[in-house]
Amino acid sequence: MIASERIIVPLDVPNLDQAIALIELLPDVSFWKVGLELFTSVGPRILDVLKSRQKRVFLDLKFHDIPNTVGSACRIAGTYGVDLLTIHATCGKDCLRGAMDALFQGAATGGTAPPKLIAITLLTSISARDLAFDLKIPLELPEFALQMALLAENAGLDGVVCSPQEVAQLRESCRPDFLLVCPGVRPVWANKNDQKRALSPVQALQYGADYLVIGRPITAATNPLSAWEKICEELGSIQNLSSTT
Ligand SMILES: O=c1ccn([C@@H]2O[C@H](COP(=O)(O)O)[C@@H](O)[C@H]2O)c(=O)[nH]1
Repeated sequence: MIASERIIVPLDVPNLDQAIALIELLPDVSFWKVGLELFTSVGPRILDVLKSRQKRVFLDLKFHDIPNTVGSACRIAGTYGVDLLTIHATCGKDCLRGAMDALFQGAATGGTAPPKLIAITLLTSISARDLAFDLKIPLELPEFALQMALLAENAGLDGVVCSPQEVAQLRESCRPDFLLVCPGVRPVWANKNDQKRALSPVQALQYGADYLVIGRPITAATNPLSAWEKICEELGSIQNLSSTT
């Protein structure tokens, strides 16, 4: 896989017109992420728009609820034919296992392949300080992220979403084909915005990420196309990239 195919760009826009404008502005982006804002606004229609253009789709709905509710939602999401779907690892093992089963049931009903289910370990907007003082989690941040990844792995999930600052540790500790998807990726020339555990795209891939989610450095740039090209060029300099995909 060429480096640019490892970049997932979020369609973090409020409506279908703006989503289509962005897709057309960046024709070489092959993998798009649909998150809470656009899906709440447009619903599954956006998934058809992307699939009709042969794009891969990451449906980032970050499910977090009791097992019955998450399972019911996954049964529907399984029919969509998307490539990736998210759930919070803190839903717990029963919920994670149930979500996998429900996705397979949904996919069978929809006559499609089930998405890969990946768990959020710890949002990349949370700092070590936030974890300790606000969330009162009595573990060091890297240890917490690792435990959430191991929980997801033991529950049979396909991978996790993690910050690039923890990706090397997870690559070492999890099974070789466990997918590691990193948001919180920032070129050195970009604003970090609300991302608190960021590293550069080159660092994230070198430390073992399979995919990078890069939004505002591209989509909020004065010229999104040249920001995309600049990042692809930076990634092109990396030699010998290995990947689970
Ligand atoms: O821990 C997480 C999980 C998901 N995200 C999502 O990724 C993108 C990042 O966008 P940027 O503009 O590059 O900050 C966004 O859609 C988040 O919902 C995340 O950032 N961290």
